[in-house]
Amino acid sequence: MEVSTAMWTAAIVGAVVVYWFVWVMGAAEVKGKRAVNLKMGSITRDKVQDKYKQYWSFFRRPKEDIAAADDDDNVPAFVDTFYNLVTDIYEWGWGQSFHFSPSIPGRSHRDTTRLHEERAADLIAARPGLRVLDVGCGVGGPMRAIAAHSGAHVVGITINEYQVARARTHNRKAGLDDRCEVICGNFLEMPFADASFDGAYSIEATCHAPRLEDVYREVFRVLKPGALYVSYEWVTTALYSADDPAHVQTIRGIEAGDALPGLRAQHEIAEVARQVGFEVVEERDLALPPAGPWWTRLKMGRIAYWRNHLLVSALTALRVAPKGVVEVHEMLYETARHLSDGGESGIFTPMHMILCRKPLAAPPPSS
Ligand SMILES: C=C(CC[C@@H](C)[C@H]1CC[C@H]2C3=CC[C@H]4[C@H](C)[C@@H](O)CC[C@]4(C)[C@H]3CC[C@]12C)C(C)C
Ligand SMILES: C[S@@+](CC[C@H](N)C(=O)[O-])C[C@H]1O[C@@H](n2cnc3c(N)ncnc32)[C@H](O)[C@@H]1O
Repeated sequence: MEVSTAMWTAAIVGAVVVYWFVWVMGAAEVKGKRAVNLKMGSITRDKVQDKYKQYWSFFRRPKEDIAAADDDDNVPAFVDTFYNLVTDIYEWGWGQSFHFSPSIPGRSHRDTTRLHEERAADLIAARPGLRVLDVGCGVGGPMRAIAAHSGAHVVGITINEYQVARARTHNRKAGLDDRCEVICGNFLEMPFADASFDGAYSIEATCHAPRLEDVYREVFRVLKPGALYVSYEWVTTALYSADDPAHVQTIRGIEAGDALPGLRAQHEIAEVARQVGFEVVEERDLALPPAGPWWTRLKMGRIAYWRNHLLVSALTALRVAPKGVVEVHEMLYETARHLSDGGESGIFTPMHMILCRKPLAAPPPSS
């Protein structure tokens, strides 16, 4: 073969490999985000690395230190920074629903995600004509599934401006923007009138609140008497022991890599719901058998993580992705390891379900 032919062949094969690696293998889990489009929310390119460092020095501290430094009030701002850093990576590597779901043999991740969301809608009896609140809505994967499944009108709230824009774009593309609304705001002080919703749900979002009672009290306030609220909570289970260094390391790893000011114990959730005035209708860990393990999706992705790491490194070197993306991606990789350790050992669940009702004649909540 002539040298020029060999060079052309090598160039064409190289181009095909790069195309396959970046655009085919690196394609978004649910179409919409590709590695070449990774932005870091509303953070400008030159600030990504600094913002990541600020985030990390805030959340790598245990909850006692966050509280002792009187930093609880700063949590929402750092949670906002976190979602600027991770939203595109989540969409690219996971899809538009930022939560876990029990695995079901023979069903795809997309199916099990949707079923987990529809279960929330069914539990609060969402139906056409009702106005339902999504507390911590992300880019709106659950909101669209729930509006489509139940026919209800869904209003989502998220602290992160970039997620609002993503969610609105997705809603429009899905043809659901007449039934799905997205508001930027803090769920600890919601910009909604008292008794203005017929139902509410939160999926893996209230764990970001420094005090759970603050968000539950707000949900209670905006619900009409008799309305239902369901939440999927991230908690430590009864198997967790604070005296076991391996347990502590796993839970600290989950908190630091997921912008959590401190995980709560499973048994505390109902207590908080009652404290703000709710009746607890049902409480159950949806991860327990017969549910299939939620963490297998994380474990099965080892090759994908390696591919993604190479991709973000290459894109950063080529200056397509901003500096700092590799560090954020590494942090998520570590977090995934802690999450699957937590799931496998049974000391942690991301789907402790609590279903509450606001009583028809509400007694004054205790403060
Ligand atoms: C509820 C929350 C988020 C839960 C999950 C949606 C995310 C938790 C950890 C995330 C990920 C970890 C590894 C990433 C991987 C290294 C990358 O290549 C592709 C994306 C990941 C799989 C990413 C996806 C989302 C998570 C599973 C918290 C924040 C309360
Ligand atoms: C892990 S995501 C889950 C999103 C969505 N429920 C889903 O399952 O796709 C957590 C969400 O909670 C939101 N959040 C966290 N703290 C918040 C706060 N104080 N006020 C409003 N939203 C908040 C984040 O912005 C993010 O949208």
